[in-house]
Parts: sequence; structure tokens; C-alpha cells
Amino acid sequence: MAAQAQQETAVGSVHGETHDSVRDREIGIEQVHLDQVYRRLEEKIHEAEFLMNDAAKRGQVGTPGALAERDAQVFRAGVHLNRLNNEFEDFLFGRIDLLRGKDGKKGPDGAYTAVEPAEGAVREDNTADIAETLHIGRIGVLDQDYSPLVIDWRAPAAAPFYRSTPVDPGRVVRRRVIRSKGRRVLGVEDDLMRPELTAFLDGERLPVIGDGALMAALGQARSHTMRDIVASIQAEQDLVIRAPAASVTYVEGGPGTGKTAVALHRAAYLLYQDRRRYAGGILIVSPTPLLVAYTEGVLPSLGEEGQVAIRAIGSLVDGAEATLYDSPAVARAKGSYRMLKVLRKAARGALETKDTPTRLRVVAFGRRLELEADRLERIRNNALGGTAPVNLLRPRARKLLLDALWEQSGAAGRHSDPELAAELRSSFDEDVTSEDSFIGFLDAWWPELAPRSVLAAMADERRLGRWARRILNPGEVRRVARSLGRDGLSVHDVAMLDELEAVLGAPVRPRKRRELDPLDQLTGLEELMPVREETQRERAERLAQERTEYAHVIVDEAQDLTPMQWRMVGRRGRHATWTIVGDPAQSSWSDPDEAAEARDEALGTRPRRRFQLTVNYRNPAEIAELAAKVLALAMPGSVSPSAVRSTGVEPRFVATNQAQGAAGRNPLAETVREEAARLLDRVDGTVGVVVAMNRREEARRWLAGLGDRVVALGSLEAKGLEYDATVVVSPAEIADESPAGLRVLYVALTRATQQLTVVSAGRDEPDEAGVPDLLRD
Ligand SMILES: Nc1ncnc2c1ncn2[C@@H]1O[C@H](COP(=O)(O)OP(=O)(O)OP(=O)(O)O)[C@@H](O)[C@H]1O
Repeated sequence: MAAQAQQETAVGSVHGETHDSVRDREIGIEQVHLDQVYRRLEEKIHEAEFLMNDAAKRGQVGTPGALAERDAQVFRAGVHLNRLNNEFEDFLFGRIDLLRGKDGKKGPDGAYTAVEPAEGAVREDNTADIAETLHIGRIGVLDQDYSPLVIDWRAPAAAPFYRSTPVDPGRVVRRRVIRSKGRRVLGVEDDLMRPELTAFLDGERLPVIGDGALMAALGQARSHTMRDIVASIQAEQDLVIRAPAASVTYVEGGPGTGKTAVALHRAAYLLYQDRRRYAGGILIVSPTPLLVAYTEGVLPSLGEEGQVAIRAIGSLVDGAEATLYDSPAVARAKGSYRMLKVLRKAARGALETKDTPTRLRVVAFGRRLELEADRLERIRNNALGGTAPVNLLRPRARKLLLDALWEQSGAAGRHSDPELAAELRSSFDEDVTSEDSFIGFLDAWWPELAPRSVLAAMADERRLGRWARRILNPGEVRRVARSLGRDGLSVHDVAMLDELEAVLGAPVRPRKRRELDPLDQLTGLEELMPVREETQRERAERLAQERTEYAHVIVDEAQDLTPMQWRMVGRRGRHATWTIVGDPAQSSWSDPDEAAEARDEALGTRPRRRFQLTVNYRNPAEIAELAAKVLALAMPGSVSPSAVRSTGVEPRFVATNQAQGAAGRNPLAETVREEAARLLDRVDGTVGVVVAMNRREEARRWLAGLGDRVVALGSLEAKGLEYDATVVVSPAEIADESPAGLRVLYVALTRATQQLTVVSAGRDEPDEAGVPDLLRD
């Protein structure tokens, strides 16, 4: 507030001009700068095009030296062209006006990197001159004389734009957010970091415009896709985004603290820092396909595509796509460590089916040889000893069979000379293994197992019961077997498939094509190569699909990963550095301790660097306060993040009474529909209706015809998403769904950026004001 008052004073004191004329003049100043930037960009595009053409000509000469030079030139020019040709809506978005710096050294981007002001930068009478002005944008642009016209937001010199606060301003006097569309500057919003100072720029008092950019950004309507926050990243978020990549960066924070936004911006930052290293790929693991769809536009808007794969946890295994949900009891059994033991047994047990042959008969050296069921079983058990992958044990089993047959043949004692004996043995083996009966027997007795066929075998309750003896109880066996008999996969099935692939050993795959450095995509090199037919995007997608290990793994909503899922994700980052973001209070997994153990196993001994985000940028205080009541029940003692704004609109409570509905009518459906329609009238953007998982289908029908600004979601699907307004239907139903139900309800109540309606049914025991039991003081 004090800063605000200072800002108005500063503005008022600028030559007695009106607020609007100062604003227009400041917009004009930024426009001049933006025009200069675009002129320079055009020059650079021409330069890059020239280089590309020149390079193509050079390629025709064909000497190795000329070709190498061509490649290097095409590479550099391609990088420029690709980045410059991207039309960014708000290419230039920030500016900082700085005091003279302490060391006065120029960084690689041409800007001074000193963070603290030089001695004497502030005069004794609390006046100072602005020594340097930096403009911040999505990529860096240097003028012809190498002075910085725009600093890339990820460059060290840009950090003060995000880090500086009135408490710890460093060299920053004024931070400005510039709003532009295409080539036109539309507005500016300033924050004064040193309100106590009277600062001068080119001899004139520094003007300050507007109410701060953050509030303007937060008040905007939400659409079905997330926006980047590059113009308004806050200091505590910036610390995470720019944290060194080494080892494990661990970020916790309540709902709406920007964890997902920070994770995405961190991926862009890491690529900027060390593009070669992260050519190995960055994987972002997201909880649902809905959240993937919501967030996948952010990285392209930051100019980064290709090296980052955003995958839902149910789509991490190639060719598998989770479409089904398991009941909480089934999910608990499938996700826990206990399932690992079951899978190990199943992988070995699945070798044996009702068609498994019980006798081997072959003719070798003119003799009939035969192995009976008992012997075969002993050989199988012997081969299966240890923990090696089952498919890789087939050669060992084959060898043991041959040993047994050799022993039976009696040929072993025929030669005392070891060389002759070895020769005889090898011709015996050849004799046996070329026989059709042996080949056929081996294929049937020790088939190459695929993860899917083992999973299918587990749908047989009797067999699963055998493999899960003393691990799952009979009720769990029945339910898990039944769930595996359905068409389609659940997220938990996908983690089981991945585990099975590890337990079985990967089937032999056709050799991959050479993996090009993804940087090649930027060079335009492939356009000069006749072999390529894919588009760059297709290729990036293919590379992402083929990749099984990554250089950096970012896990969003990490609190929800089950032990089995941690194992699956861990396998993709065995040599990676990690960023893990989550909120234990939002966990839908019932056994957090077991999950933490699995997480620690996946991360190994890498050191952890921990961060906490504390400010809720999504929910207005009125909604955050209501959600805090559920947090107190779900996780007594934990602290809610503080909401950064308030709208004055209290959550609304509406109670329905199913029993009062006339025949053929459904009061709950009618109320929810009415409330959704009411909110659609009140907000410009989206409305989300959150119901218990088993009501998803009917809720979609309730909303039919209301348009695509409104969506119905099961409680687990709401994870990570946000809407201008939400209707949360029956808190008690959501809370009773699973042992983690209260935490899931906490998620549901924290999805709205502006308005929230809670509709209760009988089970919620609403009071006269319609407030359900769970949400009362
Ligand atoms: N610095 C910021 N400037 C502008 N908007 C921001 C900022 N930080 C976060 N937001 C916005 O706040 C909202 C919440 O952010 P985000 O979804 O990343 O939070 P989260 O911590 O992942 O939440 P949850 O745990 O509930 O999934 C988003 O709309 C995001 O764009």
C-alpha cells in the first residue's frame, strides 16, 4: 500500500501532466523501442536467409571442408531463422531500470550482471540516477553494436526482473511489464522497488504507471489452455525456475502456488542454460491427459518445442494408453509395492499354461531320448533361479535341457580326450536343436512372454490367486482379476505393464534409426537432405516416443504417484537430474509413506534441494478460506498458502433434497445445471463442475447443451486444472470415495479463480444456509 501511494505521488509529480498523458507518453517510449527491436529482427531474418542460401550453394562444391563449413553455417542460420520466424504475441514484455552496479562487468549477453548497487549509486539526499535500462523478452536480441536490445528472460541479467522485491530490491528501481500485441504496445504496468528513492532517468523524474502487472494477469479469464507467466514470475518462483539442474530439486506448495507453471518454465530455462545437455530430452510427467492438454501450449509459447515430452502418467509406456479408472480398492492393490511381488511371480508362473507340453521327445545320434514332466519341472525351476528377466533365461533353460538329454544319451563317457569330447557334444547339440520337435517344444515350453499376455493371464482369478498367495487377500484377488478382464487399461495397469517389461526383459526390437541431435531440427539441415520425409514436428514426436530415458525428469503432482508408478518413472531417469513438484495435502494416494519410500528409491542418493512456494495465485481469499477448513480435516496442522487477492464474492451454497423431487425428476441434476448456467452468466471464461468419480457420466448429461465453456469432471480428473468458476457437487460423496477422499475434496475446492458454488445432497447434511457438514466451522 505504501508503495502504491508513492507510485501515485511519483506519477502526479511528473510536470503536472495527467495520469493518462503520462501513460500515453510511456507507451510511446516503449513503442519506439519495440519498433527498433522488430527492425533488428527483420535484419537478422534477412541475414539468416542469406546464410542459408549461401550454405546451400557451398554444399554443391562438395569438398569435405566446404561441407563441414556448410553444416556449421546452416546450423547457426537455422537456429536464428526458426526462433525469429516464430510470431510471439508479446515478444517483449518487461523492462527494468537499474542503479549503477557494483562490479560493472558485462555478461555474455552484453548486460551488466552486478546485482547490488555500487557505492554512491544512491546519493545522501535519497536521489539517484538510472544507470542502465534493460528490456526483457522471450529471446535475446543484440543491436548491430552488440548492445542488448532485448535480454532473454532466462539470461542471468534478466533475473533481477523476477527476483527484485521492495524488501530486497538490488539495483532495480522500477520494474515494468509491457503488454503488446504483434508490433503494437498496448499498455505498461509498473512496480516501484525503491519507493523511498527519487530517481531520475535522463535528467527527468522516473514515472510509475498502473497497479502492478501480477493482479492484471491473475484477474484474466481462464480458457481451456494455460498461459505462460513469463511476464509476472514471482521471486520465490524464480528461485525454483533458475535453481541449478544438478541432482534433485524438490518443490512443495499448496494449490495455486504455481507449481505446474514453475515446472514448465523450468524446462524452458534448463534448455536455454544447456541445450546440448538436454538434447537428451526432458520428460514432464503429468497426472492426467486433461492436464497435458491444458499445459502443452506453454512451452511452444516460450519458444521451446521438441526436446520436451509432456506425457500423462498413463501414457508413459509406448502403445499403452490408459482410458479406464480403477475403484479405490483395486487401485490400492495395483499401485502398492505388494503388486511388485505378485508381478514377479506372475511373470514366472505365466510360462506355464494349460498347453504347456509335459514331455520332450527327440532323436539324437540315432537314439530316442525323452524327458518326463518331473524332470522338466526341475529344469524349469533350476533355470528360473535368481532374479534375471524371464525372457532372457530362455537360452539358459535350453542349455539345461540339452545337458539333461546329453546325460541321458550316454555319449558323455565316449571320449577321454577333452577336445574330442567337446566336439562330440557340440555336434550332439546341433543334432538336437535342428530337430523340429525340439524347436516346437521349446517355443511351447518356454514361450517369449509379452507384458500384455502376462497381464491377461492375471485376469484368471484362480491363477492370480496362486501368484498372489499371502500377498493380496481373496477379495483383492477377485477384484483385481475382474478389473484386468475389462477391455482397455487403467493408469495402474500401465505401471504394471512397465514393471512386467522389466521383469520379463524387453522383447527384441527392430533396431532404432540413428537418433539425431534434436538441435538438428533447428538447423534446417534436414531440408537439404533428400532422405527426410517427416515434418519437424513429426520427427520430434517420433524421437520423443522412441526415447526411453531422459536427461531431466520433471514430475508434476508428484504426491499422487503410487510406488509402482515411481518405479516406472524412475526407470526413465536413471541417469537424469530431477525436478519434483507436489503438495502432500492434495495426495489421492492412500499410503504416502510407502510412496515416499518408492520415490526415494527412484531418486537414489542424489542430494535434494528443497523449495517451498507459499502464495496462492489462483483462488481468491474467499475460496481459499473455505478450502482451508477441509485442509484442517485432511491434514491437521498444515498451513494453507496465502491467497494473493480477494474478489469480495463469497462461495455460494445450495442444498438439494433428492426425496422432494417429483416422479421422473432429478433435483440434484436440475440444481447443478441451474448453478452452472448461473456461473456461465457471471464469468467470461470456463466453468468446471466437479463430481464424485462414479457420477462423471451422468454429470455430463446434466450439462448437455450448455456449451463448451462448461465441463463435467470426476474428482480425480480435476487435478491440476482450473476454471473461472466451479460447482463442487456433494462434498460428502467426494470425501467418502476413498481413504484419501478429504484430500481429493481439497483439490476440488481449490480449482476456481473467481467463483465457487457448493451443491449439497442429503448425505452432506446441509444446515439451513445450505452449508454442508464438512464445510462448517
Ligand atoms: N507469477 C505468476 N503470475 C501470473 N500468474 C501466475 C503466477 N504464478 C501462478 N500463476 C497462475 O496461478 C494459477 C495456478 O498455477 P499452477 O496451476 O501452476 O499452480 P499449482 O501450484 O500447480 O496448483 P495445483 O497444486 O492446485 O495444481 C495458474 O493460472 C497460473 O498461471
